[in-house]
Amino acid sequence: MMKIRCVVERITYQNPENGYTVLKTRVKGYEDLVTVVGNLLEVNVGSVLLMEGSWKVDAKYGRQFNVISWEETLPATVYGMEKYLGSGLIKGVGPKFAKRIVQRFGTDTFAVIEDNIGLLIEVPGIGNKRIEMIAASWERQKEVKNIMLFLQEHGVSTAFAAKIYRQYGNESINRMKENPYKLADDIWGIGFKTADTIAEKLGFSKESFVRLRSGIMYTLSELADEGHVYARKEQLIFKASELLEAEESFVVMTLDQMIKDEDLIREVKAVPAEKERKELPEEAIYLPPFYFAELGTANKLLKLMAQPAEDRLWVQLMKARRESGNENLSVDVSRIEQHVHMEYDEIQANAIRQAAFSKVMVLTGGPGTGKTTTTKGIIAAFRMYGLKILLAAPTGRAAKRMTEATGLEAKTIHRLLECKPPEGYQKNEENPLEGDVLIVDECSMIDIVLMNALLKAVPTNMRLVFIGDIDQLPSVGAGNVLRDIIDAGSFPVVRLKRIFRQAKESRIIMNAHRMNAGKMPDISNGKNTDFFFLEREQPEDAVLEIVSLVKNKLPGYYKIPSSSIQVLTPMQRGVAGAINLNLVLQEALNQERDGLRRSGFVFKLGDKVMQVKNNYEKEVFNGDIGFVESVDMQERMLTVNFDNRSITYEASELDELFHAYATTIHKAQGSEYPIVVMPVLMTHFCMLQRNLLYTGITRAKKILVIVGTKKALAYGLRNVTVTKRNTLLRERLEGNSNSSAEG
Ligand SMILES: Nc1ncnc2c1ncn2[C@@H]1O[C@H](COP(=O)(O)OP(=O)(O)OP(=O)(O)O)[C@@H](O)[C@H]1O
Repeated sequence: MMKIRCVVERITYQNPENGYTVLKTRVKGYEDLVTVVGNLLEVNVGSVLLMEGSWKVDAKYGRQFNVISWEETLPATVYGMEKYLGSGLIKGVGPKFAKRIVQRFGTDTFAVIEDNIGLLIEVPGIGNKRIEMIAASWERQKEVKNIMLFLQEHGVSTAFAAKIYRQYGNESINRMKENPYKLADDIWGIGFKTADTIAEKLGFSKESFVRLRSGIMYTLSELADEGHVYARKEQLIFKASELLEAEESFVVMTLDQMIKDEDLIREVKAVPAEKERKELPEEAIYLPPFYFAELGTANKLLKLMAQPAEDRLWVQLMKARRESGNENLSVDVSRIEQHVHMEYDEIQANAIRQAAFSKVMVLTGGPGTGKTTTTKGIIAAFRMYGLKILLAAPTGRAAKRMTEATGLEAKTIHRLLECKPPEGYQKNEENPLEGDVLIVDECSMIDIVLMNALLKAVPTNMRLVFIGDIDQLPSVGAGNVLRDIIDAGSFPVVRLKRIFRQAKESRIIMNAHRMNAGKMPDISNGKNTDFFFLEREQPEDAVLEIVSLVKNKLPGYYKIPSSSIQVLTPMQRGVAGAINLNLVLQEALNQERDGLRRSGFVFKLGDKVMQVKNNYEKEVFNGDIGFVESVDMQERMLTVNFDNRSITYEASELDELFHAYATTIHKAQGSEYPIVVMPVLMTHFCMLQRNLLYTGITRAKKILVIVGTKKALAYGLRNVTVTKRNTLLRERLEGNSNSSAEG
């Protein structure tokens, strides 16, 4: 083992899945650039590294330094200083000014910036404004470097240093020392395990309360990420003990204390009388936000049902019913049919009549069953009576589609509720929405927290129409809200089933219904079809085929750019997973050589990217897709164009972006694309499920190409073991949830 110090000149290769990195570096005493290989995900061009490792001769690439461990240090040589200053880390200094500064001050450069920054005025072209910029950025970098050192000392990846600094500022290190577990609560991307590594090094005991508490919190939020609104007590104790490697009795004691402290809420689920003797009551443990979201949703929906609307349509219908003695009297659908030039079938007409006298109702059905057509009729009925209608959907794309289909403006739920960080939603109980009816599309995507926020803003006299397809994947966030509302049986539900002639001509729609019923799709490839199946058994062959489809075949045949073709895959990892497909497709489709790096990914001009986290400050949300429209290597920033809005990202924020040449089917929920290419292979087996495949193929509007094997398709279609999500919403809506809540 030996130690060498180097300056990073170029990052030649990085594998984001395992961190393997190849660098070209300059090392004192070596004339040529030295190749360095190892796990070096978080380094930047210009970084000065002190590395420990050994030399090795690779048959193909020659002499290389194999890194075992490394740390980043401030450069000590003039050359290193120039590289560091010019790397873009220090705002206001690019390579040109870096050179001039170093030429003027030599090895004293850093000392000057540190103690006597005013002297920089002696450098040609540098004015007071630039000096201020450099000073602020230097301070920040210094602190970020300190945080990096602290993290390195504690054996933790330095990738989050900038984020920690943004959250805690100059207090960062003190905060981490005080209670490292706070990091997991406060900083997106840092989990219990990272915090635990730091805590262990700092000497926190395995049985300390903060550790046990954090582990329990983490277990609950993991369960929430899997879709559960609460944890069953035994499930929580078991999982948390496993994670914490602690005895169950410690976990139980901590849990009890947390419930006493109102850190968590416990509710005892009632056991129906006939089972009373056989079953112990189930204890549900909630993180408070989920508890209040579930309770709030249930109470508000029941309250809305109990309160009549006050609009003209309601008043006139009630009057007509009283006078005629006909309890079923509703709007005249034939008048609406004339208005919208459409003949509704019996179920659709019923849906319109039902909507006219419902306070809360659900309209559900598969693709092509007429949800949109019927919604237009419902809207026409409401408009005939002068009702003010609000339209909303959970994602930007779904809202856009709703606007196009109805001719009325539909907003995303976030915009409807006027989400303004950091205060949150401006529309709420005190400042409710104004209007007579709220119609919400793609409701299967709404989780319990969003539903509660939405309902808070709904005044009690407002009508609600929920539209959605319950066979799609459930919401990414916790809950099974639409299904629970339907299953509760407390609200009118209209289920559309018939597929109309136009829709019948689409093999995508017909196959979606077959697959939803568990049958194999019709995959005989022929002319004039929109559903193609290309048999490829090996993942490597499937990937080659996908690249050729996206790059040449489909654009050539359908005369559309590659950028409007979307690859959807069942999972992130593996050869035919999103990570690898993105690397391969980026290489095939984007000729740019350089870009900004983050965790092994390179973001280049022209790249198709997806925001993967709601960011209220930037007003970009999970699932939004855009294109990189500029990259500033000096300032280490880039801008992404999302539907004609330019959003800027600093390098440290790039973990909010994924490449989106390929995305997972989960991430594509609520979006539709003209052409979808979808690998379905046995290597995806752990993700293959009927509702996943169904959701994937229904994202395609014009053309769908599946690349894979019949065996994998059949396997997925048989798999209906949708893991049950823990929620008590249905019970609460049925009105028989026991409510002995504590906490
Ligand atoms: N009553 C009807 N008579 C004739 N055609 C109909 C009728 N209802 C719907 N259709 C036709 O069926 C097709 C599918 O309808 P629509 O787009 O409303 O379904 P959808 O459930 O909204 O579908 P998706 O979920 O795929 O968007 C459309 O071409 C529509 O014109």
